[in-house]
Amino acid sequence: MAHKVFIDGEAGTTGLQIRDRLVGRDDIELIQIDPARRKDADARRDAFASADVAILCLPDAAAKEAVALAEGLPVRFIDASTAHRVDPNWVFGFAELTPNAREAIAGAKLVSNPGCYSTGAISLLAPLVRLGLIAPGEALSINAVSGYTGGGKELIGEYERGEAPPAFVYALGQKHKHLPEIMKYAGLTARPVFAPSVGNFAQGMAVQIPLHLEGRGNIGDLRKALAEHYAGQQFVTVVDAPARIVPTAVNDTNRLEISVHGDDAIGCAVLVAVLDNLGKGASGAAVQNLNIMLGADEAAGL
Ligand SMILES: NC(=O)C1=CN([C@@H]2O[C@H](COP(=O)(O)OP(=O)(O)OC[C@H]3O[C@@H](n4cnc5c(N)ncnc54)[C@H](OP(=O)(O)O)[C@@H]3O)[C@@H](O)[C@H]2O)C=CC1
Ligand SMILES: CC(=O)N[C@@H](CCC(=O)OP(=O)(O)O)C(=O)O
Repeated sequence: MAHKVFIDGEAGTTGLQIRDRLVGRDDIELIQIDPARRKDADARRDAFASADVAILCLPDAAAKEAVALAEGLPVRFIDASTAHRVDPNWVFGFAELTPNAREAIAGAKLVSNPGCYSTGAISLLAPLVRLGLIAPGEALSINAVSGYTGGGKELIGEYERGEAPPAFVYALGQKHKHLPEIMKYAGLTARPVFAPSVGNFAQGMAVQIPLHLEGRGNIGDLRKALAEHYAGQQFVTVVDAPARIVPTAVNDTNRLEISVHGDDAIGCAVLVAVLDNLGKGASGAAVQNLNIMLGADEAAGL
């Protein structure tokens, strides 16, 4: 029998992309509500009551409200918003992060989907912190560039109407919503300095972490540590360092590509992760988590 899945926020940027990845699958039946009632609490509660899994593609407040509406129902949740990512009652849905992550996701009722920048930053930091190549209290910085779909419907509208600048740097006040989850799942005790930016392209993302090599070996050691951590993973791979980092390089896939750059003699390195903010950074990861929760082929629809 097909699993019943309800995408709450189906008409939004993330919701639409999840829907595209699920339509046509014969193991999944999508539950839909009348678009005119998409914010109606009764209609949404009925949908939660019929669903095996609900995927929340909503602003944080609406995601919290959705969980409250479904109180007492057996429905399982995948939340694409930031609302529950550091909540200890929720399993962080990053399958490649630890050896037992898949088992935890498979058995969970509540799964939070990592943020897009967080996916890139955590993928680079967590294995190296665990191996002691980066100290938890180290002063780190994270630089990133995202396509404008990361800003949801509002920012997309600005770009599509030609009202937005070719690129901008933002959130330099150091309160970006991804910092708590980056710290928690990378295992950091010191808050990194984060400088994200947006460019005039729809999808794609590059996350960069500059490091001094002193005390942690050479570029090859860092690359080897990351390659060993992600050995055998289908969606997260360590690749040879390209001369140019192209944020759109893995668009429309669920892949995340890691590369390690720098120079041993100079003593400086840059760790880089490239992903599609709407792929492994959102909708692709949500579908991967759904597949794991349902016991389906992890790559189905991806
Ligand atoms: N875009 C991205 O790259 C990523 C986004 N996310 C997260 O996913 C979530 C959705 O983001 P995104 O798709 O970009 O946002 P969008 O603004 O594109 O879409 C949000 C959708 O939710 C609907 N909605 C808003 N409030 C309610 C409500 N109370 N009940 C039901 N539906 C509601 C909106 O409807 P309406 O338009 O009518 O208001 C809209 O269709 C956010 O939490 C975001 O942080 C996560 C990772 C990456
Ligand atoms: C370009 C842009 O605005 N990006 C968003 C992050 C993308 C997103 O929606 O983040 P979540 O994964 O946490 O939902 C931001 O910086 O707030």
